Amino acid sequence: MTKIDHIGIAVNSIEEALPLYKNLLKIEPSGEEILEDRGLKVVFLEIGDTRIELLQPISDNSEVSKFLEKRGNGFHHIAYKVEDVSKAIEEAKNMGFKPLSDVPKDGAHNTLVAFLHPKSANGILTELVQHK
Ligand SMILES: CC[C@H](C(=O)O)C(=O)SCCNC(=O)CCNC(=O)[C@H](O)C(C)(C)COP(=O)(O)OP(=O)(O)OC[C@H]1O[C@@H](n2cnc3c(N)ncnc32)[C@H](O)[C@@H]1OP(=O)(O)O
Ligand SMILES: [Co+2]
Repeated sequence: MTKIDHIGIAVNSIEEALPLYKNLLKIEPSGEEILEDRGLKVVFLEIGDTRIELLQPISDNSEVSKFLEKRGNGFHHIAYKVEDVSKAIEEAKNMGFKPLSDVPKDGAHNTLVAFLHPKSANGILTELVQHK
């Protein structure tokens, strides 16, 4: 792991969430992307050498819908940058973490990603990100 790539925050509405970041942190959103297969719209906010990722459902069975129903808007996951995500999955498995899949999948902005179950990572959903 080389750095914190981004921090994921689940929100019911990106439009309603954005003023906080624009007004308080004075950061502008960049790179809106629709991830159809995950049922999500994502927007990134660059801060220093890392990013905040806002995640909004665009379908009822999106990857963050259950989370939002249970907990409402809030911190969703931390993402670490890795050089080789397939290797990182194997290493994480050997260390006792529980990857949600043995195979990386496409993430936002030309990345390959994998997730470690929060129950195996101190209650934090953990994403491993390789930039292609
Ligand atoms: C990849 C695109 C983009 C990018 O960066 O490029 C993204 O980041 S997309 C981000 C959204 N995608 C995902 O989160 C995919 C991986 N997540 C999952 O597969 C599920 O959400 C999973 C397995 C983490 C949770 O399973 P499920 O949805 O079925 O939820 P449960 O309510 O049954 O949860 C079981 C248990 O885990 C706790 N939980 C769930 N989500 C989180 C979370 N984000 N952080 C911490 N803990 C979480 C939940 O409360 C349950 O605990 P319990 O004690 O039993 O109540
Ligand atoms: Co993410």
